[in-house]
Amino acid sequence: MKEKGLLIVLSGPSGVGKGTVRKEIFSQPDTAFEYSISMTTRKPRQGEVDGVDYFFKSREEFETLIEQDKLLEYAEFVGNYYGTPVDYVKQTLNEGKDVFLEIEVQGAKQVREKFPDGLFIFLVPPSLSELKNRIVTRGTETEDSINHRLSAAKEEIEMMKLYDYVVENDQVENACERINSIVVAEHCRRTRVEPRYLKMLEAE
Ligand SMILES: Nc1ncnc2c1ncn2[C@@H]1O[C@H](COP(=O)(O)OP(=O)(O)OP(=O)(O)O)[C@@H](O)[C@H]1O
Ligand SMILES: Nc1nc2c(ncn2[C@@H]2O[C@H](COP(=O)(O)O)[C@@H](O)[C@H]2O)c(=O)[nH]1
Repeated sequence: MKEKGLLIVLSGPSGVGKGTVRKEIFSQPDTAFEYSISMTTRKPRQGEVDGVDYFFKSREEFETLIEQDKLLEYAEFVGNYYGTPVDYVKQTLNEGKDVFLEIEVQGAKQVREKFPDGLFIFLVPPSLSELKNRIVTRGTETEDSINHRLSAAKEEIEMMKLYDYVVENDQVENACERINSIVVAEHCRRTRVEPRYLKMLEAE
């Protein structure tokens, strides 16, 4: 029977750089993870494409997905719903492929309950002032949304102790390298001792 893939969850406060790091990881030709595209009721930002960045849904459509149990997890964040499609994740893991989720902390907590063996990575900023600087410089949020996201950030950062690894996003390339190394190490750690390895010893 095929080994199941690893569920990799990247979380952290808004503006820390989760999306930037994730896009950099997925732009590398040797990346072997599958990205799970989330559902959201947030309006698309300039340049965002339905089915690429998110599946954009109305609140009514999203609530139907909740009722039909189609989401592995979901959360309301700064006035919008965000959620992970369960069928895609389960099917892809069953095919033996690693699945990468980039989600906020409430959702990550729900995933931990359902997939305790997942790999949970928390991205931290070098400082709170740098976090604010990143959200403001991104230029996508209203003042109200910036304030909401920053006040949520302090509680979110408190939750880093629930994660398997904490990675600082000082520079995007460093953060990506750290995440890739963690995944490789976790794969090695989780590898079963297969009978063929023991046979190799017998033969010598
Ligand atoms: N290491 C870094 N150094 C400097 N700027 C960065 C770094 N990583 C990301 N940024 C910038 O910070 C801003 C926020 O990044 P990004 O949108 O990826 O954050 P996020 O965690 O995905 O945010 P959200 O949770 O709100 O979606 C962007 O303008 C991005 O270019
Ligand atoms: N719980 C979930 N959180 C998600 C999901 N997809 C994205 N997110 C997180 O929401 C916030 C806000 O995102 P933004 O695109 O509006 O800036 C951010 O922390 C994302 O990581 C999801 O499926 N579930």
